[in-house]
Amino acid sequence: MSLRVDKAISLLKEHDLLVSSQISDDKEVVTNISYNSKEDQTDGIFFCKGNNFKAEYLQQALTKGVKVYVAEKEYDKEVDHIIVNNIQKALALLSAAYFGNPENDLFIIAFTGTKGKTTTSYFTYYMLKRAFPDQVALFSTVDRIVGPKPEDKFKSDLTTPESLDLFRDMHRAVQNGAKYLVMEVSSQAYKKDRVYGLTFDIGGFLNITPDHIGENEHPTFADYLYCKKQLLINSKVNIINRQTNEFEIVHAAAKETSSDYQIYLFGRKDADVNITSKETTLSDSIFELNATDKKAEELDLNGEYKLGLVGDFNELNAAAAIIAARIAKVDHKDIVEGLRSARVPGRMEHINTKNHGTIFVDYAHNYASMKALLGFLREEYPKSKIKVVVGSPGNKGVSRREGFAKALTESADAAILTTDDPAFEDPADICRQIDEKIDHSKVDVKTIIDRPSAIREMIETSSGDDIVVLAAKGDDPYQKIKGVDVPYPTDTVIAKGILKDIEG
Ligand SMILES: CC(=O)N[C@H]1[C@@H](OP(=O)(O)OP(=O)(O)OC[C@H]2O[C@@H](n3ccc(=O)[nH]c3=O)[C@H](O)[C@@H]2O)O[C@H](CO)[C@@H](O)[C@@H]1O[C@H](C)C(=O)N[C@@H](C)C(=O)N[C@H](CCC(=O)O)C(=O)O
Ligand SMILES: Nc1ncnc2c1ncn2[C@@H]1O[C@H](COP(=O)(O)OP(=O)(O)OP(=O)(O)O)[C@@H](O)[C@H]1O
Repeated sequence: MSLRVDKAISLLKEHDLLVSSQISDDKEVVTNISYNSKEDQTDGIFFCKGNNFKAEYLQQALTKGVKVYVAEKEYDKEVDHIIVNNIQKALALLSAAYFGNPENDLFIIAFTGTKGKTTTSYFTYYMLKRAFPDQVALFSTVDRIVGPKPEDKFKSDLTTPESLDLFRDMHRAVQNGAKYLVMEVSSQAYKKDRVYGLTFDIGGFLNITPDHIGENEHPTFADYLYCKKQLLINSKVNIINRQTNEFEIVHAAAKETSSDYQIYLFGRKDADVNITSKETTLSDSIFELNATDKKAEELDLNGEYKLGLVGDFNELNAAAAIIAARIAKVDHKDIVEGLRSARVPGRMEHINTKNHGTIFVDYAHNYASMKALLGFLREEYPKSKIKVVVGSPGNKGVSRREGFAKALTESADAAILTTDDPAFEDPADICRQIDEKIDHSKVDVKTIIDRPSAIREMIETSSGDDIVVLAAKGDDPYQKIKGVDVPYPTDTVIAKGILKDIEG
């Protein structure tokens, strides 16, 4: 991979990003790209970016072979450099060019939403993978999959990667034969210009509720909504939940760049594609889709579908994925089979037991998702006792504590409060803060700080029709404690180990 420096400069100029440049050789070519001084920089272009960037990082990078640096201010006069007015946009633009604009070789389907991005992306991935084996990449919060071999699958650090990493991984996917990419786009991706310059073939908007508002994320809900709706402005075809909050604003954003014919609304009613629940068991849901107008009828998706995951919200996620897959020309039978076999790590995974009820492991980790999850279980299984093991993280999302208390009071029979990524706080304090807000006349509450012991206690004391929910951690393999990622076997592994002990 390479990039001519004069080409980089003219690209920046075209996008009104260039402030000035000082380059000793016009024909200079860079064969390396980086924003991290710890990496090799031989003959490279280095980006001085980030809230915590320090001049010494550039000096370290220079000792490792940087030829040109890009920054918003001059750090070193002696070295070739390009000064820009927006380093994040410059990073995205030049990374795309450096990696040969891999986005042009991919049909890209992107989803945003406060909840359901990962789930919907996995559903879509499973369907596309059946139709186009070895040609589908997935960039999700959980895994990034850039090819068919085991070494092409790795854990993600961010929901949407930094632009350089995004284009590098797109390039890897294309090299490995990918023609389709399914990805999650977070509001932060737009806030930080990680997807600057990208036009998506399909953009899906699932929902929006207040979340991710705080010092390091969005200053206000308005800013959160503004960033989220950018996905639709930057997508050719749009898929929108008719019942999302802020529907009018979201719909108007889609209309800015797409005709009505390129906008598909899905929902429980008043949509182009209406969803009707048919039947739910403890392990799957059956629902029906019905096109209500000519545009939707052309997708030819009417009929019944079976999903191997419960939760009425998952029917919505599935509907969005089905519409996307049909637009991408996936056959009906691949959609049906893909959906039936789809599994999403840590999202509504269920474990059947012989004598200790049914266990769900789910990533619900704020009021809206916990309410959706427990509300659904309460309605579907009115005779069951709903028993929840949950904790809330330290040093972030403090409002979740009150949110969990509210959701538990509204929809749970029993709860054990425990540890979940306490960071620099005392997990006992966090549990106390959740506990204080629970209405104890409605919920039996206990606190057991050690998470595996909390899970054991809940499983051992459950039986018959009880439903045990291990919430908020999903398949997270760490507990973040005092700045260290302490390995944690995952809730699913712990629950299965306990069952082996007590049920054989
Ligand atoms: C606030 C924010 O968006 N921060 C992101 C941003 O950080 P930044 O650009 O400010 O960089 P920084 O961490 O301050 O570091 C400064 C720079 O110095 C460089 N450096 C640092 C040390 C060194 O020795 N040498 C060196 O060169 C670093 O490589 C970096 O370029 O860019 C970094 C990647 O380059 C991200 O890791 C980081 O995400 C933070 C940690 C994060 O977790 N953000 C969350 C809020 C987020 O983005 N979440 C959304 C999901 C939200 C949802 O669920 O909807 C996501 O998309 O994941
Ligand atoms: N459409 C939805 N509406 C409400 N809750 C949902 C929806 N889809 C999933 N959930 C709940 O939210 C949890 C997280 O789902 P998922 O990981 O798919 O969302 P996400 O948008 O990727 O979340 P995050 O941004 O927190 O990573 C699930 O475990 C489930 O409890």
